[in-house]
Amino acid sequence: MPAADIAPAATMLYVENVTMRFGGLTAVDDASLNVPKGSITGLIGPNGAGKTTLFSIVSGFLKPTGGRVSFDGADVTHLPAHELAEKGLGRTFQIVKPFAGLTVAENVAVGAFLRHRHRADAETVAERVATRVGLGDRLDAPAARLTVAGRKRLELAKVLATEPKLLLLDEVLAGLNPSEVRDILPVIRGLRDDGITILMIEHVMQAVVSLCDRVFVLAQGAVIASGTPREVVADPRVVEAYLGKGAAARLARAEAADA
Ligand SMILES: Nc1ncnc2c1ncn2[C@@H]1O[C@H](COP(=O)(O)OP(=O)(O)OP(=O)(O)O)[C@@H](O)[C@H]1O
Repeated sequence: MPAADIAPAATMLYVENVTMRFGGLTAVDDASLNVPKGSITGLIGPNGAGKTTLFSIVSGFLKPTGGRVSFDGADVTHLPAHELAEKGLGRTFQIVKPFAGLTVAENVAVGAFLRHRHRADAETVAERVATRVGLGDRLDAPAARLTVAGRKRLELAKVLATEPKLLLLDEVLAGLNPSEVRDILPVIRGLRDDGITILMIEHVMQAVVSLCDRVFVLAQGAVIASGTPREVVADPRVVEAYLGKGAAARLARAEAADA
Protein backbone atom coordinates (compact mmCIF):
# COMPACT_ATOMS: atom_id res chain seq x y z
CA MET A 1 0.00 0.00 0.00
CA PRO A 2 1.51 3.42 -0.90
CA ALA A 3 2.58 5.08 2.36
CA ALA A 4 1.31 8.50 1.23
CA ASP A 5 -2.27 7.18 1.11
CA ILE A 6 -2.50 6.48 4.83
CA ALA A 7 -1.23 9.60 6.60
CA PRO A 8 -4.26 11.60 7.73
CA ALA A 9 -3.80 14.81 9.74
CA ALA A 10 -4.81 13.57 13.19
CA THR A 11 -2.23 10.81 13.34
CA MET A 12 -0.59 9.76 16.58
CA LEU A 13 1.75 7.21 15.02
CA TYR A 14 2.87 6.87 11.46
CA VAL A 15 5.05 3.97 10.39
CA GLU A 16 6.34 4.64 6.92
CA ASN A 17 7.88 1.92 4.75
CA VAL A 18 9.69 0.29 7.66
CA THR A 19 11.95 -2.67 6.97
CA MET A 20 13.91 -4.72 9.51
CA ARG A 21 16.44 -7.32 8.47
CA PHE A 22 18.18 -9.71 10.84
CA GLY A 23 21.00 -11.05 8.66
CA GLY A 24 19.23 -12.83 5.80
CA LEU A 25 15.80 -12.73 7.45
CA THR A 26 13.42 -9.88 6.63
CA ALA A 27 11.26 -9.69 9.76
CA VAL A 28 9.47 -6.48 8.69
CA ASP A 29 9.13 -5.80 5.00
CA ASP A 30 8.34 -2.25 3.82
CA ALA A 31 5.45 -1.96 6.28
CA SER A 32 3.37 1.21 6.56
CA LEU A 33 0.57 1.89 9.01
CA ASN A 34 -1.03 4.76 10.85
CA VAL A 35 -2.71 5.03 14.21
CA PRO A 36 -5.26 7.88 14.38
CA LYS A 37 -5.33 9.90 17.60
CA GLY A 38 -7.94 8.60 20.02
CA SER A 39 -8.29 5.23 18.29
CA ILE A 40 -7.78 1.65 19.33
CA THR A 41 -5.91 0.15 16.39
CA GLY A 42 -5.17 -3.56 16.15
CA LEU A 43 -2.11 -5.29 14.74
CA ILE A 44 -2.76 -8.95 13.99
CA GLY A 45 -1.12 -11.73 12.04
CA PRO A 46 0.36 -15.20 12.37
CA ASN A 47 3.24 -16.12 14.69
CA GLY A 48 6.51 -14.77 13.36
CA ALA A 49 4.79 -12.15 11.17
CA GLY A 50 6.95 -9.37 12.61
CA LYS A 51 4.45 -7.72 14.97
CA THR A 52 6.68 -7.59 18.06
CA THR A 53 9.65 -6.53 15.94
CA LEU A 54 7.57 -3.62 14.66
CA PHE A 55 6.67 -2.70 18.26
CA SER A 56 10.34 -2.78 19.19
CA ILE A 57 11.15 -0.41 16.33
CA VAL A 58 8.32 1.97 17.18
CA SER A 59 9.29 2.03 20.86
CA GLY A 60 12.99 2.64 20.17
CA PHE A 61 14.39 -0.76 21.22
CA LEU A 62 15.47 -1.57 17.65
CA LYS A 63 16.70 0.68 14.84
CA PRO A 64 15.04 -0.25 11.53
CA THR A 65 17.08 -1.16 8.49
CA GLY A 66 14.94 1.30 6.53
CA GLY A 67 11.91 3.56 6.79
CA ARG A 68 10.64 6.16 9.23
CA VAL A 69 8.54 6.38 12.36
CA SER A 70 6.67 9.57 13.31
CA PHE A 71 5.11 9.99 16.71
CA ASP A 72 2.72 12.88 17.37
CA GLY A 73 4.03 14.75 14.35
CA ALA A 74 7.78 14.34 14.97
CA ASP A 75 10.26 11.97 13.34
CA VAL A 76 11.40 9.65 16.15
CA THR A 77 13.08 6.94 14.07
CA HIS A 78 16.41 7.33 15.80
CA LEU A 79 15.30 8.09 19.34
CA PRO A 80 16.15 5.61 22.08
CA ALA A 81 13.42 3.95 24.16
CA HIS A 82 13.83 6.15 27.25
CA GLU A 83 13.39 9.36 25.22
CA LEU A 84 10.28 7.94 23.58
CA ALA A 85 8.90 7.06 27.00
CA GLU A 86 9.49 10.66 28.10
CA LYS A 87 7.64 11.87 25.00
CA GLY A 88 4.65 9.73 25.99
CA LEU A 89 5.07 6.41 24.26
CA GLY A 90 4.40 3.47 26.56
CA ARG A 91 4.77 -0.22 25.80
CA THR A 92 3.88 -3.47 27.52
CA PHE A 93 5.86 -6.65 26.92
CA GLN A 94 4.59 -10.08 25.93
CA ILE A 95 6.57 -11.73 28.71
CA VAL A 96 5.67 -9.90 31.89
CA LYS A 97 8.47 -9.58 34.41
CA PRO A 98 7.39 -7.71 37.53
CA PHE A 99 9.94 -7.00 40.26
CA ALA A 100 8.91 -10.09 42.20
CA GLY A 101 10.33 -8.87 45.52
CA LEU A 102 8.36 -5.61 45.42
CA THR A 103 4.70 -5.03 46.17
CA VAL A 104 2.15 -4.18 43.50
CA ALA A 105 2.23 -0.50 44.50
CA GLU A 106 6.04 -0.40 44.46
CA ASN A 107 6.16 -1.99 41.00
CA VAL A 108 3.75 0.59 39.63
CA ALA A 109 5.60 3.43 41.34
CA VAL A 110 8.71 2.50 39.32
CA GLY A 111 6.81 3.67 36.22
CA ALA A 112 5.52 6.78 37.98
CA PHE A 113 9.07 7.94 38.79
CA LEU A 114 9.47 8.83 35.10
CA ARG A 115 7.43 12.00 35.70
CA HIS A 116 7.42 12.38 39.48
CA ARG A 117 10.63 12.86 41.42
CA HIS A 118 9.11 12.80 44.86
CA ARG A 119 8.28 9.45 46.29
CA ALA A 120 4.92 10.58 47.73
CA ASP A 121 3.79 11.86 44.29
CA ALA A 122 4.88 8.64 42.58
CA GLU A 123 3.03 6.61 45.21
CA THR A 124 -0.15 8.64 44.70
CA VAL A 125 -0.02 8.06 40.94
CA ALA A 126 0.75 4.37 41.47
CA GLU A 127 -2.24 3.91 43.74
CA ARG A 128 -4.58 5.68 41.31
CA VAL A 129 -3.35 3.71 38.31
CA ALA A 130 -3.35 0.34 40.10
CA THR A 131 -6.92 0.97 41.22
CA ARG A 132 -7.82 1.91 37.65
CA VAL A 133 -6.77 -1.51 36.35
CA GLY A 134 -8.50 -3.39 39.15
CA LEU A 135 -5.56 -3.95 41.53
CA GLY A 136 -6.73 -1.48 44.16
CA ASP A 137 -7.21 -4.20 46.75
CA ARG A 138 -3.79 -5.78 46.07
CA LEU A 139 -1.57 -2.73 46.51
CA ASP A 140 0.46 -4.26 49.32
CA ALA A 141 0.58 -7.77 47.88
CA PRO A 142 3.97 -9.02 46.68
CA ALA A 143 3.93 -9.02 42.87
CA ALA A 144 5.13 -12.63 42.94
CA ARG A 145 1.78 -13.68 44.44
CA LEU A 146 -0.32 -12.35 41.56
CA THR A 147 -2.12 -14.70 39.17
CA VAL A 148 -1.40 -14.51 35.43
CA ALA A 149 -4.37 -12.14 35.04
CA GLY A 150 -3.08 -10.04 37.93
CA ARG A 151 0.39 -9.84 36.37
CA LYS A 152 -1.12 -8.68 33.09
CA ARG A 153 -2.95 -5.93 34.95
CA LEU A 154 0.25 -5.02 36.76
CA GLU A 155 2.12 -4.77 33.44
CA LEU A 156 -0.60 -2.43 32.22
CA ALA A 157 -0.47 -0.36 35.42
CA LYS A 158 3.34 -0.02 35.24
CA VAL A 159 3.18 1.50 31.78
CA LEU A 160 0.11 3.63 32.56
CA ALA A 161 2.03 5.12 35.46
CA THR A 162 4.42 6.66 32.91
CA GLU A 163 1.37 8.66 31.68
CA PRO A 164 1.58 7.72 27.99
CA LYS A 165 -0.38 9.34 25.19
CA LEU A 166 0.25 6.31 22.98
CA LEU A 167 0.08 2.85 24.49
CA LEU A 168 1.46 -0.19 22.67
CA LEU A 169 -0.11 -3.35 24.11
CA ASP A 170 1.66 -6.60 23.21
CA GLU A 171 -0.77 -9.48 23.76
CA VAL A 172 -2.13 -8.26 27.09
CA LEU A 173 -4.92 -10.84 26.84
CA ALA A 174 -2.68 -13.87 26.20
CA GLY A 175 -3.01 -16.53 28.89
CA LEU A 176 -6.27 -15.14 30.27
CA ASN A 177 -9.44 -17.24 30.43
CA PRO A 178 -12.59 -15.95 28.67
CA SER A 179 -14.03 -14.39 31.82
CA GLU A 180 -10.73 -12.62 32.60
CA VAL A 181 -10.68 -11.34 29.00
CA ARG A 182 -14.22 -10.03 29.43
CA ASP A 183 -13.21 -8.26 32.65
CA ILE A 184 -10.25 -6.42 31.13
CA LEU A 185 -11.94 -5.23 27.91
CA PRO A 186 -13.77 -2.34 29.63
CA VAL A 187 -10.49 -1.27 31.25
CA ILE A 188 -8.84 -0.96 27.82
CA ARG A 189 -11.86 0.82 26.37
CA GLY A 190 -11.83 3.20 29.37
CA LEU A 191 -8.21 4.16 28.67
CA ARG A 192 -9.14 5.13 25.14
CA ASP A 193 -12.13 7.09 26.47
CA ASP A 194 -9.67 8.97 28.71
CA GLY A 195 -7.77 10.06 25.60
CA ILE A 196 -4.99 7.48 25.40
CA THR A 197 -4.39 6.24 21.85
CA ILE A 198 -3.83 2.47 21.70
CA LEU A 199 -2.07 0.16 19.25
CA MET A 200 -2.53 -3.47 20.27
CA ILE A 201 -1.09 -6.76 19.11
CA GLU A 202 -3.67 -9.41 19.82
CA HIS A 203 -4.50 -12.97 18.85
CA VAL A 204 -7.85 -13.08 20.68
CA MET A 205 -9.96 -12.14 17.65
CA GLN A 206 -13.19 -11.65 19.55
CA ALA A 207 -11.45 -8.95 21.59
CA VAL A 208 -10.03 -7.38 18.42
CA VAL A 209 -13.48 -7.21 16.87
CA SER A 210 -14.99 -5.81 20.05
CA LEU A 211 -12.29 -3.20 20.79
CA CYS A 212 -10.58 -2.03 17.63
CA ASP A 213 -11.64 0.81 15.35
CA ARG A 214 -9.19 -0.34 12.67
CA VAL A 215 -6.91 -3.29 12.17
CA PHE A 216 -3.68 -3.84 10.23
CA VAL A 217 -2.71 -7.36 9.26
CA LEU A 218 0.92 -8.36 9.02
CA ALA A 219 2.06 -11.57 7.31
CA GLN A 220 5.71 -12.42 6.64
CA GLY A 221 6.64 -8.89 7.61
CA ALA A 222 4.34 -7.12 5.15
CA VAL A 223 1.00 -5.35 5.70
CA ILE A 224 -1.41 -7.47 3.66
CA ALA A 225 -4.70 -5.83 4.67
CA SER A 226 -6.25 -3.07 6.75
CA GLY A 227 -9.74 -1.87 7.57
CA THR A 228 -12.44 -2.25 10.17
CA PRO A 229 -12.31 -5.55 12.09
CA ARG A 230 -15.29 -6.83 10.15
CA GLU A 231 -13.72 -5.98 6.79
CA VAL A 232 -10.49 -7.63 7.79
CA VAL A 233 -11.96 -10.90 9.08
CA ALA A 234 -13.87 -11.28 5.83
CA ASP A 235 -10.83 -10.50 3.64
CA PRO A 236 -9.79 -13.64 1.73
CA ARG A 237 -6.06 -12.72 2.05
CA VAL A 238 -6.39 -12.57 5.83
CA VAL A 239 -8.38 -15.79 5.97
CA GLU A 240 -5.71 -17.50 3.89
CA ALA A 241 -2.69 -16.13 5.79
CA TYR A 242 -4.00 -16.15 9.34
CA LEU A 243 -7.58 -16.81 10.35
CA GLY A 244 -8.53 -19.90 8.38
CA LYS A 245 -11.81 -20.65 6.61
CA GLY A 246 -15.08 -19.74 8.36
CA ALA A 247 -13.45 -17.22 10.74
CA ALA A 248 -16.04 -14.49 10.17
CA ALA A 249 -18.92 -16.89 10.84
CA ARG A 250 -17.20 -18.29 13.97
CA LEU A 251 -16.71 -14.79 15.34
CA ALA A 252 -20.32 -13.82 14.61
CA ARG A 253 -21.51 -16.95 16.48
CA ALA A 254 -19.23 -16.18 19.44
CA GLU A 255 -20.52 -12.60 19.58
CA ALA A 256 -24.14 -13.77 19.43
CA ALA A 257 -23.47 -16.22 22.28
CA ASP A 258 -21.93 -13.41 24.35
CA ALA A 259 -24.80 -10.97 23.78
N1 LIG B 1 16.60 -10.28 17.40
C1 LIG B 1 16.28 -11.10 16.41
N2 LIG B 1 17.23 -11.72 15.68
C2 LIG B 1 16.91 -12.56 14.68
N3 LIG B 1 15.66 -12.83 14.28
C3 LIG B 1 14.66 -12.26 14.98
C4 LIG B 1 14.91 -11.36 16.07
N4 LIG B 1 13.72 -10.95 16.56
C5 LIG B 1 12.77 -11.54 15.81
N5 LIG B 1 13.33 -12.33 14.86
C6 LIG B 1 12.62 -13.09 13.83
O1 LIG B 1 11.80 -12.17 13.15
C7 LIG B 1 10.55 -12.78 12.79
C8 LIG B 1 9.42 -11.98 13.34
O2 LIG B 1 9.35 -12.19 14.74
P1 LIG B 1 8.34 -11.40 15.68
O3 LIG B 1 8.58 -11.84 17.09
O4 LIG B 1 8.42 -9.95 15.41
O5 LIG B 1 6.94 -11.96 15.19
P2 LIG B 1 5.49 -11.81 15.85
O6 LIG B 1 4.56 -11.48 14.76
O7 LIG B 1 5.56 -10.88 17.00
O8 LIG B 1 5.21 -13.29 16.37
P3 LIG B 1 4.36 -13.82 17.64
O9 LIG B 1 2.92 -13.62 17.32
O10 LIG B 1 4.74 -15.26 17.72
O11 LIG B 1 4.81 -13.03 18.85
C9 LIG B 1 10.61 -14.22 13.31
O12 LIG B 1 11.05 -15.05 12.25
C10 LIG B 1 11.65 -14.15 14.39
O13 LIG B 1 12.29 -15.39 14.59
